[in-house]
Amino acid sequence: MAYSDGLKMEKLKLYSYWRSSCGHRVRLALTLKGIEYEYIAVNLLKGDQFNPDFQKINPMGTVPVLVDGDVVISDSFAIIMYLDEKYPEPPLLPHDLHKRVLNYQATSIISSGIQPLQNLAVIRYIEEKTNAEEKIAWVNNAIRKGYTALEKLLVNCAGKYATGDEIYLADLFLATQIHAAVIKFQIDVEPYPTLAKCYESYKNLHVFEDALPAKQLDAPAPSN
Ligand SMILES: N[C@@H](CCC(=O)N[C@@H](CS)C(=O)NCC(=O)O)C(=O)O
Repeated sequence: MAYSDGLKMEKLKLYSYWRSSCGHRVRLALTLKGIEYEYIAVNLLKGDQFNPDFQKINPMGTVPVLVDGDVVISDSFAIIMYLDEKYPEPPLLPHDLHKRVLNYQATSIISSGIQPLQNLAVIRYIEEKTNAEEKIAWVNNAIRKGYTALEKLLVNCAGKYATGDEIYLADLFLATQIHAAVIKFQIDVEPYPTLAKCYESYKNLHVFEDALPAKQLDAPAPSN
């Protein structure tokens, strides 16, 4: 199917890649809200993000992209906010202003302060200009710095989840960030007790289980 077909059709479509943590955030939001959608795989390793048809819907050449009729949204935060307004239950932002701001801040640390620094294009560039060790050191530094900030931000407000005992926006970003760091970069969350406690809670949730990268249609079959 051509990427641009999504613009003409009414069904909710998610362009994503199984391993994308940004796509994973959106899948979690869709799953939590019980929204059905069509998953369209964009293979980032094979360079599908540079396909001119895909770039018509997202000139940034990144996933995820959500297409809802004529509405095309190409950023996970914008997509999740759109879904939260269109499908308000369960809400992804708490009523309490302080908690809401903590959600914005945690989300921003991950989406601006961690993920862009460990994104495929960036780490490929670093490896190309230096070497594999430098790339790993760079990723480690970005993630550990972000986790240190998140631990300090959340230590006094976390319950089972990031800002209490309900799942909110920050959890979608935190769960997927931690999962990606463990799987892709073998960076453990154990040194950050609040984050580690939240991660344990996420792992017990069915919604988390269903949205896991390894369970997506484009994920490779598990090797024995
Ligand atoms: N701010 C964007 C970032 C999107 C992004 O960086 N996506 C990554 C995957 S998690 C990507 O598509 N990378 C492709 C590349 O680096 O070529 C969002 O939150 O959706």
